[in-house]
Amino acid sequence: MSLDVSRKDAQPVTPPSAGQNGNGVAVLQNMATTQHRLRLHPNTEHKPESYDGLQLDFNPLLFSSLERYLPPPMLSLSRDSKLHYMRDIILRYSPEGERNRVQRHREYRQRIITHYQPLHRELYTMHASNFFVPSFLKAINENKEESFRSIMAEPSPGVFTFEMFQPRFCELLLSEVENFEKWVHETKFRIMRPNTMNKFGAVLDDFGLETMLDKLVEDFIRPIAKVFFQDVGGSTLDSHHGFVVEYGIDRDVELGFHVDDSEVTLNVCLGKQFSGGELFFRGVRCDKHVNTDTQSDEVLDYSHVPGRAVLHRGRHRHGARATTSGHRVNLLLWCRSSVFRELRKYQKDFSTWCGECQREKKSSLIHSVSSLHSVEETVRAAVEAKSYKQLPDILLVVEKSGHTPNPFSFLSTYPLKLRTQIIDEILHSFRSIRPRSHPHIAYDLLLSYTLQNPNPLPVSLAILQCTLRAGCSPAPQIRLLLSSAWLNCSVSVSRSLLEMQDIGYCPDSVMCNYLISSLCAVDRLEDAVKVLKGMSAAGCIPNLDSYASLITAMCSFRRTADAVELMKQMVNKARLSPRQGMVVKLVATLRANKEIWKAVEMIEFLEREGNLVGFESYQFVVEGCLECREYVLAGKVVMAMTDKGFIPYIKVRQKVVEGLVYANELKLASLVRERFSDMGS
Ligand SMILES: O=C(O)CCC(=O)C(=O)O
Ligand SMILES: [Fe+2]
Repeated sequence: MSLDVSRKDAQPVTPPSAGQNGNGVAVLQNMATTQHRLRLHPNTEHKPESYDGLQLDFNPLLFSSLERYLPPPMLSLSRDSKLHYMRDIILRYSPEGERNRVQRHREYRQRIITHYQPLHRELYTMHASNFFVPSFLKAINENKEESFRSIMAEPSPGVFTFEMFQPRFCELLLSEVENFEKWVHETKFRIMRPNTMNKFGAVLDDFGLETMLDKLVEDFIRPIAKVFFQDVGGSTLDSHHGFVVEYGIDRDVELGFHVDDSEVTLNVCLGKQFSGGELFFRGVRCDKHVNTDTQSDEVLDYSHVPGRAVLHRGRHRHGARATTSGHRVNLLLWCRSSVFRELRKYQKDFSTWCGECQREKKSSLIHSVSSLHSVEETVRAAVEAKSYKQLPDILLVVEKSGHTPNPFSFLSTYPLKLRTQIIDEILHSFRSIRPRSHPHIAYDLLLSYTLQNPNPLPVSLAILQCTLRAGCSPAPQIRLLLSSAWLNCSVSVSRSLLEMQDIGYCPDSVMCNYLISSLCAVDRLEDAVKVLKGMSAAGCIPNLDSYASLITAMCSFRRTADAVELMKQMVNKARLSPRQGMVVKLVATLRANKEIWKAVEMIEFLEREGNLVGFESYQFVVEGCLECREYVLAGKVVMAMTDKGFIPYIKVRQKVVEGLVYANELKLASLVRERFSDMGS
């Protein structure tokens, strides 16, 4: 299949494409006059002005981005002075043809905006609560990867779909576009279509929606792209091309296989009724590999749903099948990053995002590992060259070949301090790898290497923490290795945890909980309790999971007094409410130990402290009372239970009443019976 890689649009806003002049940052440097040198690196602390709403030749975001490179003395000047200075720089470095094109396009846009009367003015400024569905807004407000993932599907790596626009917004935008087209038809205005492959559709930026779409990119798309598309400039998106496409029998019918002129593309179906029109995706490719074959795991077909967005890399090859009936309109936002475009000119290896570069790299690694070197030598070479990000791929070979000695063993030839520093650098470099779990073999091997060597702490704890944060579960043997390393360590818990801080890591409760559960797994409950108690001193507050593993382990050993004590501490001191499962487990263990009075006390305590106790725990306790022939106690628990609206199972009800009669507790028996009949049983 051949691609139209030359697909370009009439993007009116030119990024500071230094074009022939080289890298953006380097160019900025050259542009500087002797008195006013632009900075080599942006001042990330500086909060740039907003250039929105001004009549500019270039995208306002471009000015905001460039402002961070201004020489420090200029930052305090007025917005106009800065604007003037930056505009000069940009104009000086955009080629003549480009300048004319920008000027002509500006005039074209101005003609439209002067004569076209918008129908729905509320669309022209961002009004998030009217535009977006609440789930999308909530995820954006939380601005965390987990929140984004909770509203998204990722049917193939790098293609995200999620509910985005309210039906009302889609209707309004459709009607605005229709109104614009009506005006175009009536006035016979010759408009530019969104790009070379469409005969229909309209550029939204050209009739006044640019400012609103700028906001959409800045406040809604960039935060998501920062998380999922960092590798293609997702965090530096600074311009866009926003348009609608229209498909149907009497419109454009289908769209050939192509890549977009964007770093990140947002594609949202606005309606209306249609069949067909599916998007097909076939893997992400750099320029060099754009026509290479598709691998089977890269095939994705997606059917549009009105209001639902698809977000993908512009370089993710795709097309749209024929819309076979009805009328389909989609909003497209091609988001671009001038920084990424400049940097790309100097790169040859795009293996962070190009599927084919990745395959080439992997196979050459596997080849070199299997033909020339041992895995250990290759790992060593990568570490010595500080090419840490290669390690996960190299180590895939270990997984395939199974039993090799730990390839990190060579680290033992370095002094401890250097070894720790190298491991720290490796862990840092893994943070930006996606998916985050990709280095799981490297994490496991590093862990088992450090845990089996002298001075395993605190570096093993740091590795463990990174492993867990990347969402990886360490190999089963790690629990054992960790427990024995921990038990061999002579310093106190809080000292060991604080030592992590000495090497730059703040211990977190997930890591401590893993340690607690590992110690429980080898029956070292006392040591696990020490960890629980020492956590706070290292600034790491025990949570429900910390207590849950210990209480569960204590129950398994029938150490009920300790378990009860811990539960009380958890509620009183840590102010945590136990999960129902924990309460049930403890109550069931007390019942099995025939300590039914303690079980009743536990329930009373929990309720007194404002914690909910569920039906199952009550039921267990009543059954336990009956087993111990504690009929009066059973009667009292039943009364408390029914107060909460819980009715015991029928057999238990009968037995409680019979037991009370048998014990000659006739008053309580009739109270209980009455209560049951009041409750309609
Ligand atoms: O029609 C579609 O949904 C795809 C449109 C598209 O890929 C584009 O315009 O770049
Ligand atoms: Fe496209």
